[in-house]
Amino acid sequence: MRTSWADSVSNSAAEIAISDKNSLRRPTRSTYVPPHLRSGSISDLSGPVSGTNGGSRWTGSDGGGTKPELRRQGQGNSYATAGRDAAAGGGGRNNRSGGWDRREREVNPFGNDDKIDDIKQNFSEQENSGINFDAYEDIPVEVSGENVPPPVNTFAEIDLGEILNQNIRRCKYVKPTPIQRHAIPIALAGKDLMACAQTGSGKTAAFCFPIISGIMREPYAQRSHVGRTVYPLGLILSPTRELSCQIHDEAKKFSYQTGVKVVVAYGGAPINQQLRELERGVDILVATPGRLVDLLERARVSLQAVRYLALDEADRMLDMGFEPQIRKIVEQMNMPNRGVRQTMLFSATFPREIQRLASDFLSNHIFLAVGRVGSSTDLIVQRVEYVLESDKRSHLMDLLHAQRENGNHGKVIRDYSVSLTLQLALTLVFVETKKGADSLEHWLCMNGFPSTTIHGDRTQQERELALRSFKSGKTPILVATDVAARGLDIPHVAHVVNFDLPNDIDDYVHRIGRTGRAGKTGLATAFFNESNLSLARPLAELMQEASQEVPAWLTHYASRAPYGGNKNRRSGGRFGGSDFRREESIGKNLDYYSGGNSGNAYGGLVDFSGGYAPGVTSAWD
Ligand SMILES: Nc1ncnc2c1ncn2[C@@H]1O[C@H](COP(=O)(O)OP(=O)(O)OP(=O)(O)O)[C@@H](O)[C@H]1O
Repeated sequence: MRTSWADSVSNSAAEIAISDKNSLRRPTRSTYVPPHLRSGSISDLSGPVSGTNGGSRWTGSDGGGTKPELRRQGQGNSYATAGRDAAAGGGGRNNRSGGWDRREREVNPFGNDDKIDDIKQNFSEQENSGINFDAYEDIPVEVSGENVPPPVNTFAEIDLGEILNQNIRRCKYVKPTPIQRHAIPIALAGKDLMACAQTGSGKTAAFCFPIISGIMREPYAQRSHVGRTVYPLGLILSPTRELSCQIHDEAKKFSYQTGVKVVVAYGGAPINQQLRELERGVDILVATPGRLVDLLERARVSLQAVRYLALDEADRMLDMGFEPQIRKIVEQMNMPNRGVRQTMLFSATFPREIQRLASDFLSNHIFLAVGRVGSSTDLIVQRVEYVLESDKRSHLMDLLHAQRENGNHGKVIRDYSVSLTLQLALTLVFVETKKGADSLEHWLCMNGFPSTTIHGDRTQQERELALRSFKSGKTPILVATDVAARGLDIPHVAHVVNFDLPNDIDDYVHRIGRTGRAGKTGLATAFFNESNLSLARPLAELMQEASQEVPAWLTHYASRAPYGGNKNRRSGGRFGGSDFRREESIGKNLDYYSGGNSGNAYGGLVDFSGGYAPGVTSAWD
C-alpha cells in the first residue's frame, strides 16, 4: 500500500496550524473588484471568451503572503483602487442599477479553521513541511490536442490571483493533485477540455479554480439582472442534488472574498428560496439539469452570458438518461456556441461512445487522462466474495461484527493516521433498488447497527438529513442506491460494500470511489454470485490493473464470460482512457494527434510522466 499523500497533508496541516485562538482574525478585505463594478460595456455578450487566452492578467501574484497589485493589462486603473472606491460606496452598479450588493457580509465558509497564520504561509513554505508526493510521481498521463500548455508543479506557479491562492491555503491544499497540475493550466489557457482522472483525485477544484479565476478577470461588466432574469457567467452541471450542493459548498470556499457569487439550484427543494437567492446575484450557477430547465423556462435564468460551462460526471450527464436535457440546455437555450463559451467535461470514466457524443459540445478540445482512467485507485483494497443471494444479509452482518470487534473500525484501513478517522469509520452499502435499501436499513437497525438510507423515493429533506446523520457518525452505515455512487466526498468512509453489484463496471468504479479519496486508503467489498456473471471479466481486469488479488473462482468466471459490464468499452477492457479521436485516426491510418501540431512542444500525444514519447501508445492502449 502506498503512503497516503493526503494523510500526510492532513498531518502537515495540523502541524502548521497555530493553536492560539487569539490569532484568529478575519483576513484583510479583498481588493478585488467584481466584474459588474468595473468600467466596460456589457454589449458584447456574444463575443469570444476572453481574458483566458494568452498571458497573465495579474501582476504581482506571487503566491506569497503579499498583496498583489491587481492591475488589468492595458488599463491604468488598478483593481485595488477601484476596490476601495467601491467599498466606499462610490460608483459601481451594486447600489445603483440593478446589480447586487456584493458588500453584504459574506459568511466565512471556513468557520473556525480560518487561521490567518496558515493562510499567510505561502505554498513553498508549506511544501517544506515533510509532505510526500512521491507516490504520484510516476502516474501515467495522456494528453492529446493542439498547443497543450505544460503542467505545473505548485499552486504558486499558477496564475490564479492572490485571493484565490489564499482560499486554496485555507483549504489546506499544499500542492496540486496530478489532475490539477495538468487541467488547470489547460483551462486557464481558455481551452475546451475533456478530463478523466480517478475518483477522489481533486477534479472539483480542477474546474472550479479556472472558472472563478476567469470570472475574476472578466473584462466585461456583467449584465446581472434584466427584469427578474439573471445571467450567470459560469454554469456547472452535475447529475445529483447532493453532488450539486457539494460542488456549491466547495466553490463557495474557493471563491470566498473574491466577489464571485456562487448559487446552487436543484430539484426537490423549494424553488422560491432558490429564486430569492438567484435574485441576490449569481456569477456561477451550480445546478442539476431538471431544475435548471425549470428556471430557464420560467425565464428566471438566461444562459446568454455563460462563458464557462463545466459538466461534472460528464459521462453520466451525457448518457441516455440525461443527454436530451443537456442537449436542450446547451443547444437550445441561448447559450453561446461552443468555441465562444469554454466547455470542460470531467469524470473518472469516459466510455468511447460518450466521448464521441461529448465532442458535439466541445471545440477543438484537449483530451487529458490522468492515472489509469476508468480504473480504481490502488489506494482502495478491493475484495470480492462469492455470496449467494440468500446469504447476503448474514454475510454483511458478519462483516459488520468483525469491524466492530476490531474496536475501532479504523483498523480495517491500515494506514489511517488522523486520530478523528480512527473514531469514525463509516460504511456505505450499495444496493440495487430503493425498496431493497429501505428493507436492508430496517433489518440493520433491528440488529443493532444504526443505519440510514438514501435513494430516489425519499424526500429531499430526508435525503439531506440521512447524509448529515451519516457524515456525523450518528448512523455510521448508509444504505444507498446509485444516487450516492458519484462524486460525493464524504470524509471517513472506510468501507464500501457492494451488497448488490451494479451491471456496469463504471458504476462499480464510482461506487468504490466513495472511499480511498484524496490519497487516503479504503476498503471495498463486493458480494458476487451467478447473477453478476456479465461483470466477471471487467471486474477481474479492473482488479488486476489495480494490483488487487483476484480470487481464482472469479478468474474462472471471467474466462467463461462474454465481455460485459460496459457496452461502450473496447474488448480487452482497457477502460476508455484514450482520446477517441486518436483511436479513430489510428484506425484510419492517420497520425492526426501525434506530432502534427506546429510549433508547440506539447502538441500531440504527450506524456508528462516520463513514460511515453509522442506517438507511442500509452499505458491504456
Ligand atoms: N490539492 C489538494 N490537496 C489536498 N486535498 C485536495 C486537493 N484537491 C482536492 N482535495 C480534496 O480531495 C478530495 C476529493 O476531491 P474531489 O471531490 O474534487 O474528487 P473528484 O476527483 O471530483 O472525485 P469523484 O470522481 O469521486 O467525483 C476532497 O476532499 C478535496 O477537498
